[in-house]
Amino acid sequence: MSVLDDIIAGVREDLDVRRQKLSLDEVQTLARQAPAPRDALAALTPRAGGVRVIAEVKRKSPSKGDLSAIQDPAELAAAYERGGAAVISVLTEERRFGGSLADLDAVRAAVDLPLLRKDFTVDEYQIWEARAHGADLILLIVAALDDATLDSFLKLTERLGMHALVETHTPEEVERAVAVGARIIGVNVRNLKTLEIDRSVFAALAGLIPAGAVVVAESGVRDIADVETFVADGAQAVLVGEALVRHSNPELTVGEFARAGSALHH
Ligand SMILES: O=C(O)c1ccccc1NCC(=O)[C@H](O)[C@H](O)COP(=O)(O)O
Repeated sequence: MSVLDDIIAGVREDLDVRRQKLSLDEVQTLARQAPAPRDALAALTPRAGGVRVIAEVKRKSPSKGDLSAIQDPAELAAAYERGGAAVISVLTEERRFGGSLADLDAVRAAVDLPLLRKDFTVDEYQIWEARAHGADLILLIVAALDDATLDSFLKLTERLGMHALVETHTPEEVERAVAVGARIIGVNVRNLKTLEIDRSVFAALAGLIPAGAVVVAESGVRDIADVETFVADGAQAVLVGEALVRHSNPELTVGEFARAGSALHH
C-alpha cells in the first residue's frame, strides 16, 4: 500500500464517523447557508510584482513528523495575511497532519482571504463540508481519483461557487487535469506514493499546462531561491507549508516569498 493509499484509507474511516453525526442532507443545508465564497481564482491570478503565495497551516506530516505545535491557527493565518499571502491553506486531515475542521473554522473567522481546505477529497460529502465551513478552494489530487470522479467533483465544486486546485505529479496527470477543464493546476514536487521530493518535476510539467490555467508549484520550498527557481520555470503561485510554520517570523517570510522572482515574473 502506498503512503497515499494509506492516508486515504484513514480519511474514509474518519469521514464515515462524521457522516454518522451529520448526514449529507444536513451538511448540504449548512453549505447553502454559508456566506458566499471568495474568489480564489482571482486571488491566484498573476499580477506584476511577484508570485502569489498559498500559505499553509501545517502541524505535522507523514514525511517530516512534527513540524510546529501551532497553538493558534487563526493567529498564524492572520500573520500570513499581513505578510501578503494570496490564499491560506488549512490542512484538515487529522491522523497524519494533525489538522481539523475546527482549524478551518478558526482561520475563517480570523482572515478575509480565500481559504483552501487542504484534504484528500475522495467523497462528495467533503466538498459540501468544505463549503459549509467557509472554504473557497478545495484540493483534488488527480492520482487519487478516476476521470469520471475528478470531472464530477470539479463540476460540483464550481457549482458551489468554489474553485479546485487540481494536483498533478506526472505528465499523464497533467493531461487528465487539462481534459476536465481544471483552471488551477498544481504540480506537487512531492511524490505522494514515496514522499520523495524532486524539484525538477516542476520544470518538466509546467510547460504542459496551457496558458489560461493558473500554475501552482507545490511543496519543497525551503527559501527564496527555491521560489525564484519555480517562478523562472513558470510558477504563478507557490504553495508553502513547512518553511513557513518552522520560521520564527512567518509574516516576514511570506512577504519575502511573495516578492521573490518579481524581476522574472510577467
Ligand atoms: O507533506 C507531506 O509529507 C505529505 C505526505 C503525503 C501527502 C501529502 C503531503 N503533503 C501535502 C502537501 O501537499 C504539502 O503540505 C504542501 O504542498 C506544502 O508542502 P511543504 O511546503 O513541503 O510543507
